[in-house]
Amino acid sequence: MGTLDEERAYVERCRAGLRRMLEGARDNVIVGESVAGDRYSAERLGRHLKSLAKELSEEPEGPPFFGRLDFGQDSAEHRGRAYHIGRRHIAGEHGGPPVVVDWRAPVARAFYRAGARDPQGVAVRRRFGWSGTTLTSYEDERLDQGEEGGGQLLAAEIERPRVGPMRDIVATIQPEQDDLVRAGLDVSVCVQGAPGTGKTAVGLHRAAYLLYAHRRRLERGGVLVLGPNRAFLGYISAVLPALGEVDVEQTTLERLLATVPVTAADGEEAAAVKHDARMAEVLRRALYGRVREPVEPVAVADGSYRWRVQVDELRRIVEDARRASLPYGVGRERVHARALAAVRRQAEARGVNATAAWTRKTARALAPALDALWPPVKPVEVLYEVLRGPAEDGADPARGVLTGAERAAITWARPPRSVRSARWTAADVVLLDEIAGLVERPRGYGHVIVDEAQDLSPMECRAVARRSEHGSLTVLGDLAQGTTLWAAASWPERMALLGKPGGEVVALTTGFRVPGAVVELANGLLEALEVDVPPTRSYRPDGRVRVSAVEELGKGVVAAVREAYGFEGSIGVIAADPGAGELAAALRDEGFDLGGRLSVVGASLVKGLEYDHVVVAEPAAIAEGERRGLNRLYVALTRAVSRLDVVHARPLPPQLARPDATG
Ligand SMILES: Nc1ncnc2c1ncn2[C@@H]1O[C@H](COP(=O)(O)OP(=O)(O)OP(=O)(O)O)[C@@H](O)[C@H]1O
Repeated sequence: MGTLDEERAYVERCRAGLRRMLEGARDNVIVGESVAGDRYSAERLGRHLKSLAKELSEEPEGPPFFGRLDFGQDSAEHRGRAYHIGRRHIAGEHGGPPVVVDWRAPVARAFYRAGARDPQGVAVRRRFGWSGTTLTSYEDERLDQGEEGGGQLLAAEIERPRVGPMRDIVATIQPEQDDLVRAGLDVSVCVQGAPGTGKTAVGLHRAAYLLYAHRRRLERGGVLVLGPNRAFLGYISAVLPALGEVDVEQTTLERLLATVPVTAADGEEAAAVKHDARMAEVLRRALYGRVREPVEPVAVADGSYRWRVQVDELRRIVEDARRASLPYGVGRERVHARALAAVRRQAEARGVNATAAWTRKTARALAPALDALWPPVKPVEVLYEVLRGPAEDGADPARGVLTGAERAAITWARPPRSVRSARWTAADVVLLDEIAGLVERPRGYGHVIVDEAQDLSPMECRAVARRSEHGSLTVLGDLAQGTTLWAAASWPERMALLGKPGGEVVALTTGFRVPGAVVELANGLLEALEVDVPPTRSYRPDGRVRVSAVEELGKGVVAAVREAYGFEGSIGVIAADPGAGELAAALRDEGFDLGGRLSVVGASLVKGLEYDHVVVAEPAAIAEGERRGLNRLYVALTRAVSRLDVVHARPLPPQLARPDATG
């Protein structure tokens, strides 16, 4: 058990260890490039070493460890040993034991899971307090003596004022969160969590954990993190690099699927139909509707010979390829291959030497006739035909799948003249991905993490499912925060659409962001949202809510912001999208600097974000702004870490108005 001075000396040993590792990695990059046997492995080795060097040099000068475990005499495996636990492994001197153990290593698990009732061999758990890069304090829990308690350091971490982007939570992951973080790679799980229960944090730490525990298996497939928008990605993007993981793809579904620019918008009705799962059947029919039934033989001239594939055989070939449920493109290749094989059999029977050159020439000669039967396609061509409406002869892939009104809703009022002049909407991009996925399987990932998943449409779920078909999924969301027209009403249904029917649904119920007083206000609204979610308990008894009726909204907001500056941390003014600009101007006129501590954001962009002090401006306007405006308002209210000001010039939405909450 070290004293504070001894622990500080240990910090120096860690820093020296890190420096050694960095130098070693740099040397190895140079050596690695010259020692690998062939170019391919040289490249791979070089890439690996470079990313190690990059990772190490990006290592912030931050605390090298945050905790320590001292095992007692009754631990079978670690008897009498002590381990410092940090964000990354730090090698020991001269090949000795590591000076810091990675938080993801099996031995570190006890740091998160041991308790007085089940000490797991741990005698003492120590948590360290840091001020910048200086070690300032520690707190011990003597688990062997039945001592256990969150302590000051844990509370301080959870209540600290927020500035800048999201930070990792490795030092304070809670047991129910740890369960999810360390679930096996083959486990697909859905996390239903109220605002601020740490869903996003859990998802990101799970990504880091999986990359550590299953690096080999994930090396090829990789890990994909999908977030709702760019602002959110900007907010979370530093977490994984801080944990030493620089190779995770973090993007939005929109960007992942983008194959054409979005230059048009759908009305609500059209969007609702296009995002409905039945569109998958419409598109499948449209695509396979291109395949023709053979009605005549295919013949090729070959010198003095003329080879034929007879109609019956062609029918069989096409039918088999259809039935094999292969991607359309592979089916097409199979038709070509089997027709060619049939010709080759005839030719060889006549003594023709089927050389490579002969094969190429014959395949070319067969292609036009076979392409007429099973045509090559581009997804845009298929969608173009669907959106143009039923064909002249009345054929329509939507018949029997969509109602007449639904069919009409997605049909272009004025069809573009050609595929090239078509203008596509956001929903069309998802449909194009569906078609592309029917033609050819897209790249799959070893693990996909989807945040704010309650907002995904059925068709979007299918796009995610295609990318995690052979991998696993972590689905994060909150049914109460669904704001899209097609937001999820139940998780099992969404898990099925995501390709993981039967995936476990786990609830997180302790809130680490939103203080009790704010939870109480938001819960009033929750009842009106009529969603089936378990109640939450806030970890934070602190916090303040104030509801102010004002004459003039702008002035009220300026006053609230002025007061908020008296406290530490970030300030977010949240208003209905159309009103945000005006409020920003009003604040600027008063000399406030937007972009530093203060942000003014439209309600549609705050999902997943948080501010110490939140000013919700005119809740009625947010609630009226869209079909699921009350859900949007619920999201806005639950962004507050410490203080919430609700400022209104108009009456509050009745679901929010409480007799004791007007002031
Ligand atoms: N174990 C923890 N220790 C410290 N802080 C935590 C812990 N779990 C979560 N937090 C903090 O609580 C806040 C909310 O976490 P996060 O954004 O992951 O929640 P969420 O469930 O995704 O919320 P929302 O549904 O509102 O998007 C963050 O500041 C996060 O760092």
